[in-house]
Amino acid sequence: MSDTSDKLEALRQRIDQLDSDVLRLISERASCAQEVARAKLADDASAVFYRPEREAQVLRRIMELNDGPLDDEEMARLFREIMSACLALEQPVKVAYLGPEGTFTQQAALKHFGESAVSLPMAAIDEVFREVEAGAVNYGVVPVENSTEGVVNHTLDTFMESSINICGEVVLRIHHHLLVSENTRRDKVSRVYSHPQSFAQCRKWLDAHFPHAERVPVASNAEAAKLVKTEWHSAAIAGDMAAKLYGLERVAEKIEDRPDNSTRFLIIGSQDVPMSGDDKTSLVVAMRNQPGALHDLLEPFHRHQVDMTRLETRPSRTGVWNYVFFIDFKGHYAEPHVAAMLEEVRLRAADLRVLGSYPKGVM
Ligand SMILES: O=C(O)C(=O)C[C@]1(C(=O)O)C=C[C@@H](O)C=C1
Repeated sequence: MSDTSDKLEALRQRIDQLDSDVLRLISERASCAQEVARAKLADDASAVFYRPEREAQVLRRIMELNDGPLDDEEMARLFREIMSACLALEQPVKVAYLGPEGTFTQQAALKHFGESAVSLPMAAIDEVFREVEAGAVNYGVVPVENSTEGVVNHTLDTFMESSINICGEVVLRIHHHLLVSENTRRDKVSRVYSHPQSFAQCRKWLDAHFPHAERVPVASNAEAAKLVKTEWHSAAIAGDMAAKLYGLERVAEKIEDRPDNSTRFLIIGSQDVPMSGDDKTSLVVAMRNQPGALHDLLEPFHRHQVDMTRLETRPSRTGVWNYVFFIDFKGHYAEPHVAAMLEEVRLRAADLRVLGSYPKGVM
């Protein structure tokens, strides 16, 4: 045998040994999770098994401990799947997302809950809320803002009519590809299908490369991918999941105009999430229609040194010219300085609802 094959043989033996160790340790961890489940049940027959704050702490700790050669995100992704499988042993988690299959929202659901979660596509954002409210699923995943295109108004508006909480957030880097079926050649593309937001995110690239192609907006990127599967001379703008699901070819990859294009999704549920150590809170506040109302709302944030990360205004659905504010800030409602600030804002507001405190997105 050559030196190289001797070396390969030795390395593979070492890998086999390490795999046995990893296998034993993962099984030990899974048994521990089963014990955790028994302890939770002994304490409370209707115990909640999924613990977003604990999951965030586990993943943050792994990323801190990691010294490579795998990068932090990759390592967190592996542990995400281990935890997902452990949670499924305790109780399989059911998640509704804005479908159809192959959307970025499904990708976000998988990134957050891992592959062991059961995910169910819904046709509209309000349907995701309804399924969670009815208890048909444990959690829901809906898009809330894109770094290029801004807020998803429909999601914010639905919170006004719902008592659902926010239990988490997940941020996804959005990469769009130009996809065709195997029968279509790049120089023959005369029509492009996509979701209006995706067209907006790839406008400059399309103007430069396909200025004469007709742009046809459809309900989702996955819908666009499905259409071109059976249509010649047409292309879809969609992401990895849709490309894989419909077996499409990539004419061009990562065609989004901004390389940092990302979308934030919310995890909704009925759970109240304890502090994780790095949390955010979302609020909806209605102010009285009078001069200085916005100043009155913002002043306690400044005085208590609470860092606001987002402020959105939406027309209230209850009266003409009345507005409500959606506010995100750093911190958990149970932290004393946050609680004090919230109490002051509550006294000044016509109405205030804490939509939830939840761990800042980890991966
Ligand atoms: O710590 C817990 O409460 C567990 O149930 C264990 C565990 C894990 O595998 O680490 C599993 C599921 C929870 O969502 C959080 C963590």
